[in-house]
Amino acid sequence: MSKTIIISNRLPLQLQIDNKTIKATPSVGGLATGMKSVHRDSNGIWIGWTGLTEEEIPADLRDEVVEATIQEQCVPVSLTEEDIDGFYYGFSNRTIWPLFHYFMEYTEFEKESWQSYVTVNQKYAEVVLDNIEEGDTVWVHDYQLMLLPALIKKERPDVQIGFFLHIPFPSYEVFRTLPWREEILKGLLGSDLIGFHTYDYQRHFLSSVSRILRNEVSFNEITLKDRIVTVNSYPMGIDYNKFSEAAAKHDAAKNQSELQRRLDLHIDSTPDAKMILSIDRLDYSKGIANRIRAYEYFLEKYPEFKEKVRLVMLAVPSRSNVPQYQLLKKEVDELVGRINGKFASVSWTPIWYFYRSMPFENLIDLYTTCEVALLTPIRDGMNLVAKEYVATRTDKKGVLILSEMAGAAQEMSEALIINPNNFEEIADALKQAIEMPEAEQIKRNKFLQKRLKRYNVEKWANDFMTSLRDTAHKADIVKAIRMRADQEDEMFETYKKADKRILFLDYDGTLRGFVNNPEDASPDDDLIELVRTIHNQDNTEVVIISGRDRHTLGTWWQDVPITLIAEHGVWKRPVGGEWAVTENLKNDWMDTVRPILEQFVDRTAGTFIEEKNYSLAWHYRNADPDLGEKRASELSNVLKELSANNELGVLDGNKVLEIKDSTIHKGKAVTKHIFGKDYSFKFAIGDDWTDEYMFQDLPDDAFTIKVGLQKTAAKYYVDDTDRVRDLLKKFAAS
Ligand SMILES: O=P(O)(O)OC[C@H]1O[C@H](O[C@H]2O[C@H](CO)[C@@H](O)[C@H](O)[C@H]2O)[C@H](O)[C@@H](O)[C@@H]1O
Ligand SMILES: O=c1ccn([C@@H]2O[C@H](COP(=O)(O)OP(=O)(O)O)[C@@H](O)[C@H]2O)c(=O)[nH]1
Repeated sequence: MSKTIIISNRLPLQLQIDNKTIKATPSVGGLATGMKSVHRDSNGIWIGWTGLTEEEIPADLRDEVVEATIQEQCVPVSLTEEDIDGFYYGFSNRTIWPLFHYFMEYTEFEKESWQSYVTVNQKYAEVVLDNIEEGDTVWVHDYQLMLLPALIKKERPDVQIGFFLHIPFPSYEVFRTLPWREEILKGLLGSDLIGFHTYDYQRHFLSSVSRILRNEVSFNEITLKDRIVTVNSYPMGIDYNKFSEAAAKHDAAKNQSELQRRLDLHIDSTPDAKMILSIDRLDYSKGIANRIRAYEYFLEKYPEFKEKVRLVMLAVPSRSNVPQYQLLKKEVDELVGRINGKFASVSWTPIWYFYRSMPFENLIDLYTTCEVALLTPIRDGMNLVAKEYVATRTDKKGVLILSEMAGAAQEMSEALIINPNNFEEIADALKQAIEMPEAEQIKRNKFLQKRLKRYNVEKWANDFMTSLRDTAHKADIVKAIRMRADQEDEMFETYKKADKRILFLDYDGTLRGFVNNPEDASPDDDLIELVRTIHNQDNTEVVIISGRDRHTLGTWWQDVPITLIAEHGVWKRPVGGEWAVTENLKNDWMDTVRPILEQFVDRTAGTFIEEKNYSLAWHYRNADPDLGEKRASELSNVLKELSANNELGVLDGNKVLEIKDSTIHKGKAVTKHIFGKDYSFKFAIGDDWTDEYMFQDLPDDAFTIKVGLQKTAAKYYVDDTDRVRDLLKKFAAS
């Protein structure tokens, strides 16, 4: 039976060895807590690190460690101390984490830690490959394993691979500073589906792919040589029922809670003080220090709340080998000390601070006891604590104050949304929260709970997995026309037997790859020889059919007496003959259109106009990709409006917009060319939209081939210009 393989840096359980005994505790952090229920309900395995390095496991306990993980449907990846230093504390948490959370000043670019990241990703790949069986689906998680999808795809192209990033994907301007940006993007593109929490992270990623790798990006699809990668956003949910049911039980036995006991100790002091909750891993991205400062500012701005409120702060130890986390710990300790010293009275301590992780029951205790939750991350992929807090408010009372920088803010607009750098706003939100009428609290939480309940973690995982399966169908649709070896053999058999044969060959993107300056794309000697050889075969006609102007084509092919068709069919040079116009065309419209194109050239760096006898083309291959696409669609609209009353048409080619007589296109040119002649073998090959006309207009028995993986009317496709060369060689040898 096929299974889902979940892979993340950490397993959901972390092992410790105490006195030769193995102990397991649940992992902290949103990824582990969220995916745990998905793993529990699926027939799958989870591959990851146990939390113990190879050096920490005595030889006689090795089997037991493996056994302890297997019992939980997990498979361990064995990592050394050096791996953890370079990969986890190094590249993952001193490079990617700060960079992706926009903390550029904390970001280190160290070659050694990058190398460790590569090595450890390879170690994960080995374990995954050992465990994959036919039909399995792979789901890779998070920033520690961004090279893994490509490593798996290389060995197992048959397997569907999904990747989900739990942290933000930064804007291109930030991402581009990474020396290994290409490797990271190529690693991720080994996936069939890439998921993000929000649309903004998704669009940042797509923009980096198109600018750095210059892959074709259309809406949310990236076209590779032989595959399509789909990118989408799936905001992660929580196991809603688990939290709401635990809260309901907890309410029933409230006096059991640790917090309540602690309150009881202070009972004669300020038992009615409103509790403001703050829970996070001790991480600089969570804005903990700022939160404390903002709380101080609140007490100064609204002194009437002294002794009426209390900040209950749980900071969970995290990544404590990284210097920035150690500094943050010191800063938070000092801030808490200073503020408690500054404001405390005999009967009141303004901040209760816990530096540890808490078991689930105690978390529920905190969630249910605190009237307000104050979560102010500077950047946060999602922030599940915000969702968990709302889910535990069984009576729908309580107010969530949430930073707009958390992914969760995009779905939780009924919370009080604040800018974490604006103390004024935070202080006012605290006042508003404390004074909020119950009816309003209930109204806001009702909406929030309804949404969280519906889009829970199960739905999130199902949506992702359904999309992943759909990507398989998508690939099938395109693969259906990929030219297989047997189809190729059949085509060459037909070719050999045919007594009258014609081949229509597009030039740019088909016979030659694209170059930045179109004038540099002249045919190489091999290509000229191949075309000449085919042309010299008996009963064989080769036609190069291009959008290019006749002078360029004529010069390049002056020594090969084949038929040339230029400007999509305006001009034709028959075998051994001279260029002639195929129809009577007008070009007086050019004086009106040229100034418009010139304006677009002025506004869009890297673009230029190509002038032909009967058409004008605006090239934008060298422009910034996003800007180029935007301007192209703008120009296309302007030109279409202008051409509506004329017989002009706008051709949307590969990074080029061409305006010309709409009655002229390659379809019409090939139809005219073969009219009345009885070819028993017809072949056409081309790469862009303008070639679709010939694929559509040639008779059904023609062999039509598209270069590159795109939607097409052609029967088959081949990957690239190298494959076109292979075909030409076979024609030449037939
Ligand atoms: O494994 P650690 O280094 O101890 O860190 C714990 C986890 O932190 C990060 O969580 C993120 O995922 C959450 C769920 O999607 C999201 O709500 C949060 O905003 C993220 O920061 C990290 O991405 C995980 O890989 C870590 O395991
Ligand atoms: O002592 C604790 C404190 C928090 N959490 C859990 O850690 C997760 C934190 O996830 P979040 O998305 O808020 O942030 P992350 O730590 O993943 O960046 C939540 O599910 C919490 O319930 C936990 O297991 N033990």
